[in-house]
Amino acid sequence: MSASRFSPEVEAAIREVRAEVARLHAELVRYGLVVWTGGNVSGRVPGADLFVIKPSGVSYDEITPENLVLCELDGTVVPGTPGSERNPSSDTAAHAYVYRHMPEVGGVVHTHSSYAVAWAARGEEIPCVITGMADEFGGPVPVGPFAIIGDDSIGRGIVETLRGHRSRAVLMQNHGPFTIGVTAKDAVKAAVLLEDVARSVHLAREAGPLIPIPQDDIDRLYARYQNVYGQAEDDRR
Ligand SMILES: O=C(CO)[C@@H](O)[C@@H](O)COP(=O)(O)O
Repeated sequence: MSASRFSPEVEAAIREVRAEVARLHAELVRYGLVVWTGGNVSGRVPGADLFVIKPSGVSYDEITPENLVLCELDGTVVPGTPGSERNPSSDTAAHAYVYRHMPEVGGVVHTHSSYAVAWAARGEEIPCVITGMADEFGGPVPVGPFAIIGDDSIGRGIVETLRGHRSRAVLMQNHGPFTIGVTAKDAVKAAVLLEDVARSVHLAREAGPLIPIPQDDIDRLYARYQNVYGQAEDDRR
């Protein structure tokens, strides 16, 4: 058996992230956020300059911890590791850019969820008109620049939009949502709740004028939700 290139602690962390990221891909299907092979999830490996990401074009029901792809933070595949024989997600460069420039981010998600994509197709941010948005996103969900896949453009657009912004979701213009989180599970939660608010606000606006929430109230709702809601052991505490 070849000697591992990683310490036992890093190897254990890689195994845990592989299992979690594989499980989370099924959540995108469960919540109706993707069709066919669209979308992807990645997770940073704690204590290492590594992340695990979906193999490109692989059906969600075929994703396993072993066929996920282990990458360096520059996006290169770690050779000789499980899944390294496959191409990583076509969004690997974007995920890698986020991990390099936002050290607090532990997970990145990309979906093509319909209502969020509809806002992205208009290049229109989702206004903060429901308390659920104030809770989860701390205000509007912003739009990122139009960027073609293939280099750091998408990743740079995500970072430049979200750095210093409360929202963990960005609507990349003409493309769709990317979300970030302190863990991959946190990023998937943001993707699920993003599609929920994108749909609710879309439906509300179709029926009549939207009523904005005063900024002071948004601030109070966000502070409560981030610091009081849920349990002390939740990811975002
Ligand atoms: O939207 C894009 C690329 O940005 C899709 O191709 C993407 O959702 C799925 O690509 P992968 O299967 O992850 O390579």
